[in-house]
Amino acid sequence: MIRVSVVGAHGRMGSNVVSAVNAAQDMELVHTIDSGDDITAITSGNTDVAVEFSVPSASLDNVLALIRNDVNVVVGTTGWTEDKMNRVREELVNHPQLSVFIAPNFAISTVLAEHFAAQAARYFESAEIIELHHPDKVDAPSGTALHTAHKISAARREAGCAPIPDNTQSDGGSRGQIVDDIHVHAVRLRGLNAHEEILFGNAGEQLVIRADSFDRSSFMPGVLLAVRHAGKTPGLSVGLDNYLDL
Ligand SMILES: NC(=O)C1=CN([C@@H]2O[C@H](COP(=O)(O)OP(=O)(O)OC[C@H]3O[C@@H](n4cnc5c(N)ncnc54)[C@H](O)[C@@H]3O)[C@@H](O)[C@H]2O)C=CC1
Ligand SMILES: O=C(O)C1=N[C@H](C(=O)O)C[C@H](O)C1
Repeated sequence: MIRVSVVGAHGRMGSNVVSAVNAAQDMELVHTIDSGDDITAITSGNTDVAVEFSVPSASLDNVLALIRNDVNVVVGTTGWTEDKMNRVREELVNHPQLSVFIAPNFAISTVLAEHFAAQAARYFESAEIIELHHPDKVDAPSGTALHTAHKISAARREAGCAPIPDNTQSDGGSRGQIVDDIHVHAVRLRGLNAHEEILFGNAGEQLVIRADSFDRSSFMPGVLLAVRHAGKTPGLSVGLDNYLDL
């Protein structure tokens, strides 16, 4: 049995993870921790893997505390910068057997959309991203959109693509945030859950790649897959595509 603890367990994602772990035949739920609880209760003595879905401002400290207690971590929380990931790498130097896995998105539809977008990126002059979420989300743009923008840009750089054409002369904010040269637009609308559209354009043609997570259950197979992989590849890794044979 894989012994699993959940951090952020009372949240929208955390509570779904608690149910998914309880329903998994090969997993045992140990601790459920939320804001104000003592995360150091999660130790290698009681937990093999901690799943962390909290808030961007708390996630790094939670992950560092879990590493110090020799616990593998699967992270779904957003807000990860290169600086924060470097702090994790530094901490892992003293725990070389541990894995920390961060996924900007655990839904297969979105992971595939991003993969296809990276493949398509070099064939188009223009690329923009629209992400659409529920209005209770605290961060914009979404972690997924940031990750997708970097992937598209990396693919375009590698292929030697020309800069994306844009003759905008005045912009009151309506052109979105520029992330690694890609314009990213964020919509917040009651009724939505988590959605992403990646738009590519050439003269006379358009490709739209769209992924829709209508329900948080869509993230659970990816979370459980990551839990089952925890500890097998020591160090920090990012992205569920690591575990899919794409
Ligand atoms: N990677 C993925 O596939 C997905 C990632 N997310 C991300 O997961 C994160 C959580 O999303 P939701 O569950 O919708 O948010 P939420 O607001 O419903 O839940 C967050 C939970 O974390 C708790 N929390 C706050 N500070 C904490 C701390 N210091 N230690 C432990 N728990 C703490 C809160 O009390 C709350 O229960 C967000 O960053 C979101 O963007 C959301 C959906 C899918
Ligand atoms: O807050 C959410 O809901 C989601 N957050 C993640 C993100 O910011 O990319 C993943 C998914 O889009 C849902």
